[in-house]
Amino acid sequence: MIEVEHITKEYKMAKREAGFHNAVKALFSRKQDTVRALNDISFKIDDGEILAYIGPNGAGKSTTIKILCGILTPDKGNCIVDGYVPWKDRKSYVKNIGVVFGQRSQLWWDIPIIDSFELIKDMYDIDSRTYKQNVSELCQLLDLEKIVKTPARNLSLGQRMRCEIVASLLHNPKILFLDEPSIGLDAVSKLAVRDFIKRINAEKGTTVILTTHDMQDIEALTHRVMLIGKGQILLDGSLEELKKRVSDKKEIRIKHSGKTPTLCEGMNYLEQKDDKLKISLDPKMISVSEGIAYLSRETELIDLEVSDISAEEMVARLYKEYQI
Ligand SMILES: Nc1ncnc2c1ncn2[C@@H]1O[C@H](COP(=O)(O)OP(=O)(O)OP(=O)(O)O)[C@@H](O)[C@H]1O
Repeated sequence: MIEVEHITKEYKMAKREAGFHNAVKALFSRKQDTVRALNDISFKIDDGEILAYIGPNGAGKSTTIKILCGILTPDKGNCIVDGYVPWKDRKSYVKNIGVVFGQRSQLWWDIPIIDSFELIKDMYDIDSRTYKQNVSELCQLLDLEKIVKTPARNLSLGQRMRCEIVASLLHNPKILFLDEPSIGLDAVSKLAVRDFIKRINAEKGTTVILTTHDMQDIEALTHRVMLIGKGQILLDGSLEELKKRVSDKKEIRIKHSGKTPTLCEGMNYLEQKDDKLKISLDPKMISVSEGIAYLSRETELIDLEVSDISAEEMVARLYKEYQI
């Protein structure tokens, strides 16, 4: 269980104007700029949840993750993760967590990946049996067998990310923090990583907290989405709840070979391109089945697809609504 209560975090930076002269001046000045990265945030995460923590650039996602990992100490507020205060009991606490920062590496640059894994084994005091089992299982699942003897510096970003994920799980952590895990992954690797996250969550009950700008990650993985903007939690709920909040309208895409239909009440055109039409349907005015029956009377339908609004559109509208 993760409990965060009223956390506030500010960064202080020496105030300076652009230019060399001002940079030297700033060395002798005490003036500081303050950035409030987190402003009184509170939430709870239960064991076994997969949570997507989303928000625009600079919203405060990484700062939250760093506090939850014990890397940063907040200015105010409390945080208890599995009975630990992360920044106080860091040494024992890190045995419970695995962390992947898309932008930073936990692997040693110049040595083969497998040697980095061995070092992590020693650092976390992982017994040999668990280590062997995890290395073989995780490497197979993430297709690392051919690259484990290569040094990290010679790997592509996507290959390295897959190694980072394995490295973060060797000690069987209860909680996995993934900060932008999709950065640099190709389509096949993205799918492999998503499947893998779902699998460790289902099989081992690992709690997963994920920050991402990739909406497909959210659609594929998460039970719960938390939106942060300007250092404050703005929304917290299931993807469906959030989509409904933005719009409970359905989207109907059709391909037709007849005349372009005149729409009835409850339906509107979103896009019309030759024989392909995108229609919005308001279920409060007309049911989806009535809408489809109406369209099939009006024209010759070749193809039809009904969907909710996409996660991408939902997020874009939420960012606009909250002006973040
Ligand atoms: N070390 C730092 N020193 C000063 N300001 C910082 C520092 N780290 C973050 N900030 C500021 O704190 C705010 C929150 O940053 P944070 O990295 O938590 O955002 P984020 O939501 O993770 O953004 P992104 O999606 O771009 O990674 C931003 O305004 C950022 O400029």
